[in-house]
Amino acid sequence: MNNAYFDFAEPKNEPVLNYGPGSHERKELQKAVAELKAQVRDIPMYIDGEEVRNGEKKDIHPPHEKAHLLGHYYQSNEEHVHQAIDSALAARESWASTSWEHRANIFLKAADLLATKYRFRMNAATMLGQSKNAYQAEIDSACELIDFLRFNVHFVSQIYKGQPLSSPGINNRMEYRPLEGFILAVTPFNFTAIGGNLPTAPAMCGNVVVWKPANTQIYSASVFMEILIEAGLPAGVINLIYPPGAMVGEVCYAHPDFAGIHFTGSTGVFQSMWKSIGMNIARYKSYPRIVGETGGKDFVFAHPSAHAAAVATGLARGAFEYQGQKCSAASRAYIPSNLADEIKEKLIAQVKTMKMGPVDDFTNFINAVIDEKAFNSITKYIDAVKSSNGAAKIICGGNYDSSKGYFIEPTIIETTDASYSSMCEEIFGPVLTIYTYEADNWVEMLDVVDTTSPYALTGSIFSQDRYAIEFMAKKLVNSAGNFYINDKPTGAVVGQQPFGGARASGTNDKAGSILNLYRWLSPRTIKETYVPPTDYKYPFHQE
Ligand SMILES: NC(=O)c1ccc[n+]([C@@H]2O[C@H](COP(=O)([O-])OP(=O)(O)OC[C@H]3O[C@@H](n4cnc5c(N)ncnc54)[C@H](O)[C@@H]3O)[C@@H](O)[C@H]2O)c1
Ligand SMILES: N[C@@H](CCC=O)C(=O)O
Repeated sequence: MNNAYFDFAEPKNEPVLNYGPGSHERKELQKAVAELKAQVRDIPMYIDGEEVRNGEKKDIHPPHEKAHLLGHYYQSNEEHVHQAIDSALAARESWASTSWEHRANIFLKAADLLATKYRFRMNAATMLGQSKNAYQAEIDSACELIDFLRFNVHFVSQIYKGQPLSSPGINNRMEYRPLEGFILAVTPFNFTAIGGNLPTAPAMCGNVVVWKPANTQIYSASVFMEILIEAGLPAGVINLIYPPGAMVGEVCYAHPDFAGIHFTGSTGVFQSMWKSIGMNIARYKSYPRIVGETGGKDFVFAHPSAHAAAVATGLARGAFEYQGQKCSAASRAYIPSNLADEIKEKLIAQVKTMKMGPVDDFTNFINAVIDEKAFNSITKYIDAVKSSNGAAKIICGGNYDSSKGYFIEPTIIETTDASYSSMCEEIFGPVLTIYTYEADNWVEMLDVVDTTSPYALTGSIFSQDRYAIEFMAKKLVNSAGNFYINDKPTGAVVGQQPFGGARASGTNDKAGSILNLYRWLSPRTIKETYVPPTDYKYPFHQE
């Protein structure tokens, strides 16, 4: 029973630790990496609060050190998916009727556990499992995940406060019910924070969830699940399973209680999900909520007035941090002829100093790409340039080696064709393509930027001319859901730059904002009349 309204104030973003040489945090993180490397973790599924260990065992190796065994997980079969759904539905009534302050405090406790006791273990798991350097792990699996949990609690309490007007004699109120059924959360490999946000955002609204992470993120996902359990998440509210992607979909979309999908991943997978859900639409009790953030082909457009050094650094960081495996990564750049030589020279000088190697050596800026499939797909683009007849050439990097881990040098392609394949298609790796345009034609080039790819996720413009900035911002209004002025197109912060794109990049429901939380609620409007009329006639009918 609620005898008070409990509000959760707007939090501050979690401060980013810097892991500088000799720092306390660096020592603690190195210790956590060594501890995890010394273990072979036996990772269970979590169904109905039980650790489930059966089914086919699959090994987990760090992408940068294939010979090392980190642990194994158990691949889920159809039976496990059914059990996860049943367990979620069994937990639904108790969870949906748990008071908001008690639900909220579980997620706030998880955020505090992450910020303190488990910060280094969580970051170490992300470094080892997904090949992130210490800084990239810190901004993802510590800060962004902590922010998602704390800000989302605040956003939900803001939503609950939203109540309709009431005229004299009546009381109107709005209840924000969870959806009637279960939510499927399908999460990508590249951000531990996204893995954690997609199941917890619906769960804190009172929903029950089946969570299927990418196989290459199971190692860190399981650490987050341990934290949720320690924080007191009741059995069955989030069920973590590891089935093949297509199979989890087939079982879930055929279920009458399927109430929604919270997805982040590639555009092709999301479109196939949407089609399957559409084909099954008559089966469901309610129209499922479909929320998906997907691929990108993110641009950097430098205006002739740009500051060359700022463009070069925006490209170096924007394209190559975490090996370019961010949906937001800069992957096509348009630079003006008046600045082209200076930008390229500065950019190449920076990229050539980027050290590449395993995550245990903190001086490495570049680590490995996630797996063999990604390695093969990315290197195909590099090979295509090497054998192209002049439309494109490699001006930096271009070497790769998968003998010990999946290493690809940060690679810059220069092309004279603005529609060359690597200017249009998502590569999702450390590959940037640059096109130099005639500086006087900058206005016409904006149409090329807008129409070159089907995506509209992130994009940056660089300029020191305020009139040009306003013109470009208007002209590119539909080209990116996250638009940056004089900055790289990556690194959105929860509560500050709500994240998501439109067109083929997703439903733009903005992770890390109140907009996303609305998707997991089904409002009920209640009108109560104090003195109901007792005669059907209107006043003007009275004699
Ligand atoms: N817009 C964003 O916010 C955002 C954020 C991160 C990643 N991404 C995108 O994600 C992609 C990279 O991540 P990824 O390689 O993990 O993506 P992916 O699409 O290969 O996989 C994402 C998830 O979907 C599952 N899956 C695969 N096939 C499936 C199917 N047929 N049915 C159901 N589930 C299926 C995977 O196992 C995984 O859990 C890139 O395209 C990137 O742009 C987008
Ligand atoms: N939100 C992240 C990208 C997430 C996708 O991979 C960023 O802004 O760089």
